[in-house]
Amino acid sequence: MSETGATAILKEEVDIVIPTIRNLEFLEKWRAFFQPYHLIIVQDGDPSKGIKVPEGFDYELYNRNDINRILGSKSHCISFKDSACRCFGFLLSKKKYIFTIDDDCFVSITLFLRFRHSHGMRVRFQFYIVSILSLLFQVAKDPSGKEINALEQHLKNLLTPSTPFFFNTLYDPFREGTDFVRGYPFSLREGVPTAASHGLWLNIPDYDAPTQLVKPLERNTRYVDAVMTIPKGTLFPMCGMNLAFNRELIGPAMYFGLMGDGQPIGRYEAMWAGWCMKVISDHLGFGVKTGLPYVWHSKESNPFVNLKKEYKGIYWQEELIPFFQSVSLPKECTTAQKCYVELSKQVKAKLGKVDEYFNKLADNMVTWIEAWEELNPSAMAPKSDALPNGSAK
Ligand SMILES: O=c1ccn([C@@H]2O[C@H](COP(=O)(O)OP(=O)(O)O[C@H]3O[C@@H](CO)[C@H](O)[C@H]3O)[C@@H](O)[C@H]2O)c(=O)[nH]1
Ligand SMILES: [Mn+2]
Repeated sequence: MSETGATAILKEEVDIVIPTIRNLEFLEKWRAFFQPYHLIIVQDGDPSKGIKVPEGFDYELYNRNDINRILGSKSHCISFKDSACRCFGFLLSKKKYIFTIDDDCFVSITLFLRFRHSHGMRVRFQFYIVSILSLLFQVAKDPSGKEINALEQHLKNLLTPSTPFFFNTLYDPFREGTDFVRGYPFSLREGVPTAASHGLWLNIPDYDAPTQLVKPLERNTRYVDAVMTIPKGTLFPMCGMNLAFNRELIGPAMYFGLMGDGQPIGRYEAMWAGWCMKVISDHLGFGVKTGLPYVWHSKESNPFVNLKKEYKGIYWQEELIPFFQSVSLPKECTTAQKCYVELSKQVKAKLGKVDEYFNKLADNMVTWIEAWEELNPSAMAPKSDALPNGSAK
């Protein structure tokens, strides 16, 4: 039980991974929820720069020198000068669950957003109240008086099954106060293991640079009280700023690729990982959820800088999406590692002609798995009771 009485569920089975180029005062706003948990901080950029971590947290801090020392000749697979470096923390962790969050994300404020719905106050005026409060306090209580705990919501999402094969129109049937609707096949109501929980953001939405440029003042004030499973066979643009996953089921697929310094692309790290993770989850019979929890995303990054990082991704993705939609993995691929190595072969065969970058990326996907197996020797056996599609029971 933390100081505020918040329960720290599964605290021995969770690592919180934070990529950073800043001091970590933001942790003060999360102290009530994060203090019982172990943090893995991945410091990007200049390793000689000191990073201040508030007192009282249990953490490991790794900079680029540590990455080079620990991974040796494999360290080239970890990006430099891009939030993609966070996946080094996924590699090092020995825990079952990972929650990764950016250092400009705070506890979301839903009290006034729900108030707005019930009292019809003018949206814009409401949002200014919420913005001022969020800047002042950053911690909110929902109408039931409980503080909003994003990590707890992610763990609830991961601990309850997903329903990728048939859409439930009341959304997540495993949440309190809801269920499967009439007509939902009983043969599918057991659901499947949940591999990932994708949270969302109030205030600054995760828009690409062109959208940021044409809508510079747009803020997300819409708090949708829903968690839903992304249907099997459907891809989605994963964002890494408020994300949790089951490391034993899908960790090896959570490689955030080659981004940032020395690379032709940036800010596509989580999307790349999300596409790989989703096709592998579909193949292994796992589910992926999106929706609650929200975090309050506070920093607007520079759209012109972002455009320079993103522009190749904006046209490459028109070829990447059809590739991922056509991916088929053989039934011998019974673990995330095996799926990922097979996927790297298909990336090289089919995307190498889009740009030489994808040949390099495919090679680094293999290096990532080699590093994963070197640092996680016990991770070789299949972790799921899910059988690949078409396998005999
Ligand atoms: O070179 C870098 C830059 C940043 N970081 C750390 O990564 C996260 C995100 O950084 P920031 O909030 O400044 O960037 P955004 O444009 O808001 O978000 C982008 O990052 C990804 C989401 O995680 C996605 O590409 C965009 O949404 C912070 O913790 C920075 O400290 C870094 O490690 N290295
Ligand atoms: Mn940010």
